[in-house]
Amino acid sequence: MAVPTTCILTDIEGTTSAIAFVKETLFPFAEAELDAFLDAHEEEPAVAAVMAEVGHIAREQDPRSTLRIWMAEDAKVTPLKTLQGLIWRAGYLDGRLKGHLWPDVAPCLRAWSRAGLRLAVYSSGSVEAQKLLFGHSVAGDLTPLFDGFFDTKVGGKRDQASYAAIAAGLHLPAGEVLFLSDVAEELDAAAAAGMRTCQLVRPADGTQPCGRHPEAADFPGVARLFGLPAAG
Ligand SMILES: CSCCC(=O)C(=O)COP(=O)(O)O
Ligand SMILES: [Mg+2]
Repeated sequence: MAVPTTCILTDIEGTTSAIAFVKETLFPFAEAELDAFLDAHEEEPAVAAVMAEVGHIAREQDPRSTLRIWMAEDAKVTPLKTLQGLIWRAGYLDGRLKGHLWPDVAPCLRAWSRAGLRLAVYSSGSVEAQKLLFGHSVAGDLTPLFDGFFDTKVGGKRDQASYAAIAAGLHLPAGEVLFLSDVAEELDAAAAAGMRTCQLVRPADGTQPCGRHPEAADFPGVARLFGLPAAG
């Protein structure tokens, strides 16, 4: 008998949310606020811990310059992602930021959750950043729908071991988890760990299909392909 899908694990950038929102709104916001944020909060334990980690990785290089280099490279380095989350928090709380979601996403997430499917997130953005985006989203606070949030602390998104660790963290066999992402190498790693996979090929994001995984243009397309409940 076929193993049922009991959990949807979703990426954010290029999957639930526009690549442009991350690259043209979130990243420039963090870059513009970096110095003022560090000047104001550098002594706080959470920020001091991040800066110590940056210093440890960067060695002789000035930590602020290192952060700027990582930002320019879109490096998925855990201390940078943690710091970006801390900087975005103020923007979400005072209304300067609102988490973008494609219009098809929230209705499907709600329908899947109502039908008893578990929902989880795996993004390079920190868990705090994930909760902020879904908590202050254009479709309202969606955080109660999710029972798992995973970031690069579990491992890199192109590493098979990360997906095995996530399945273990969810107390599920990997085969019951369907991973949604726009990035082929992430899907390859998830499939190697035994997860089901679907590539989101959103025309508005200009995503190219890789041809190695089932493809959908949006979340209703995912529902059709995998026999999941439809929204509405
Ligand atoms: C939590 S939103 C910010 C996403 C982010 O920082 C990023 O680097 C994109 O990562 P993803 O794994 O969602 O593609
Ligand atoms: Mg992505």
